[in-house]
Amino acid sequence: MSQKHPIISVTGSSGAGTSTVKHTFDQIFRREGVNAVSIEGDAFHRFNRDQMRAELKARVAKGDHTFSHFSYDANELKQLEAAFREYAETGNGCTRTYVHDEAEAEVWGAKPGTFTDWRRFEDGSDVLFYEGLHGAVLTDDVRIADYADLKIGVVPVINLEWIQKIHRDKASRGYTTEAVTDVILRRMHDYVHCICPQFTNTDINFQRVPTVDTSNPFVARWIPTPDESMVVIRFKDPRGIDFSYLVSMIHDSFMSRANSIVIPGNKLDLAMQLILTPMIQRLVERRRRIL
Ligand SMILES: Nc1ncnc2c1ncn2[C@@H]1O[C@H](COP(=O)(O)OP(=O)(O)OP(=O)(O)O)[C@@H](O)[C@H]1O
Ligand SMILES: O=C(CO)[C@H](O)[C@H](O)COP(=O)(O)O
Repeated sequence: MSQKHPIISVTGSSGAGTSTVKHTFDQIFRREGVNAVSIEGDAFHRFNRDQMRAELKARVAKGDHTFSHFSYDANELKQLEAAFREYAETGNGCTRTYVHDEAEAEVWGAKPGTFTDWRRFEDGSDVLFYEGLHGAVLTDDVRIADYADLKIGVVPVINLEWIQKIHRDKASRGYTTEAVTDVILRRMHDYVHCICPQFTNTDINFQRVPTVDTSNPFVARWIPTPDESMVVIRFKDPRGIDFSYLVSMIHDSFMSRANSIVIPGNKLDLAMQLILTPMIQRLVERRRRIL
């Protein structure tokens, strides 16, 4: 936690929609005049694509069938923790980019499946924004969640998450349904052990729930649209949340528990703006007062 250099962390599994949620944050940052520096969880993978394949082969040969990008030890989590800590203390730190495909390769000048060099953040930012798989990890060794001032979980129900991943990986990363299905299966152990526990450490979770049949996600022809879904928004600490304001502003929303509201899927952007803008304003105002 840092009053001077706050950190916002958006955590979700692969395909959950964290990159999509980043667009909403970018809109809020632009509108509120907040200078945010962004980092991606993929930058902290331990291995590039070829090394990861070799590591997987070696682990399988030794009888370990659970190793995946979700595993703590497939990522430089100490380095991610250090980046959060350095930012909290100094307002700067280091990141790099994992290049997924040809389009990103053009932008970054590195081959798909490799990393760029490490680089320093730009000076003078108001907040650090993280988006990725491990932004709310808390273990005996790694205390990433402790450094983040606002932690958001993006976590569609699992069939929907798989549909989103399969469609995105096929459409923009060139994988087949079978290849993505293998990845989903291999990652399941650490989905349970490394990803799910983080959603008890987050301040707010956004859980998209489809209202159409997704019972066989592997043959779904398209991703359920915002109109074909609801979103459950759960606050870890509901004190200070003005639920009656939210329910009156978001048409057709309702409270399902004392700390949760349910909104139509097509109101997600509005709900995020209403909920997150004052929280971001508070972080930035506190920082500016101190400076
Ligand atoms: N609220 C939503 N409504 C409809 N489609 C969505 C929504 N959120 C995400 N998607 C779709 O799901 C797919 C995956 O989303 P996105 O790329 O944001 O995931 P991600 O969590 O960033 O994945 P990764 O970490 O693997 O990059 C995309 O095709 C995106 O358009
Ligand atoms: O989205 C991911 C994790 O969030 C990717 O699976 C990961 O970045 C590695 O991708 P690839 O195996 O395609 O190089």
